[in-house]
Amino acid sequence: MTIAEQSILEVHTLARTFGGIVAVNDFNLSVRAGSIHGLIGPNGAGKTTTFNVISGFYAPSRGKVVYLGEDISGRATSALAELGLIRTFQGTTLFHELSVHDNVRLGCHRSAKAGLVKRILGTDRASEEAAEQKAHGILEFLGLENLADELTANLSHGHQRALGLAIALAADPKLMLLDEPFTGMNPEETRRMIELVKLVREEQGVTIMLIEHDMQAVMGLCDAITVMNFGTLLAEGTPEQVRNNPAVIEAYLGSASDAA
Ligand SMILES: Nc1ncnc2c1ncn2[C@@H]1O[C@H](COP(=O)(O)OP(=O)(O)OP(=O)(O)O)[C@@H](O)[C@H]1O
Repeated sequence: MTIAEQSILEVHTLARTFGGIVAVNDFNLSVRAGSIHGLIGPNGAGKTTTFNVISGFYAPSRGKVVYLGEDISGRATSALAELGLIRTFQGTTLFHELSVHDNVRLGCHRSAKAGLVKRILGTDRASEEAAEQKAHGILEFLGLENLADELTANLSHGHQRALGLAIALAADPKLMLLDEPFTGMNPEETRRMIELVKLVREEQGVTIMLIEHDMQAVMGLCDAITVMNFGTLLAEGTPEQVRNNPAVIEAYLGSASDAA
């Protein structure tokens, strides 16, 4: 079996409860290495909770998460980031008062293995220069180099989300979890972001998993889709299979009209 046919991530009989609320229950998932994998479902289906458990923000109540063949259930977000499991957020966490380049450079620093004291004091010149170059390379790779000196606060929404992707790349991801990457984007911004996500997978070999409500984007971008409903697995397959699955159609029609 080649790497590309193996799963990079597996979720086994996962459950997560909050008091009496069962957000995720008996949920199974497998993500193939090198794929772009969508996680969809009506509002409240349990998608965000699943992302939070996979990325270490919540411990599972039951079940386990296996990443690169290792049980990582309950490990801290920072430990998972060091293993290349990186999550982005709907509301991007950018330093608006800094330039685009400085945001990416800081991301490169955070991921560097230099000692904490050196990083705080900035005395490690070699790592400083390496971070500079790496940030420059990432911006160039994503076609954002012309924005390098721009103040982040001045960026359009689409460019801010692209910068979020650049910062995630600075952490040397193997698996990137994108939380609604197209939210609030106009069609042109969505089209460009789709191209960037494809580029990251194709050129950097990063596996990508995303939660997204924009069905057109999900169907056009993903190789595989998992559908959740009421905290559990409803359907999975190719976009074509999922689109034509009667249970999926029923779940969406049965939920509010604004559901994904
Ligand atoms: N921290 C929490 N405390 C209590 N209940 C929670 C918490 N997080 C999620 N839930 C509940 O768990 C269920 C699943 O929520 P979740 O956010 O995972 O769904 P979702 O599929 O991401 O929804 P959406 O598409 O609306 O973002 C919901 O009923 C939600 O209210």
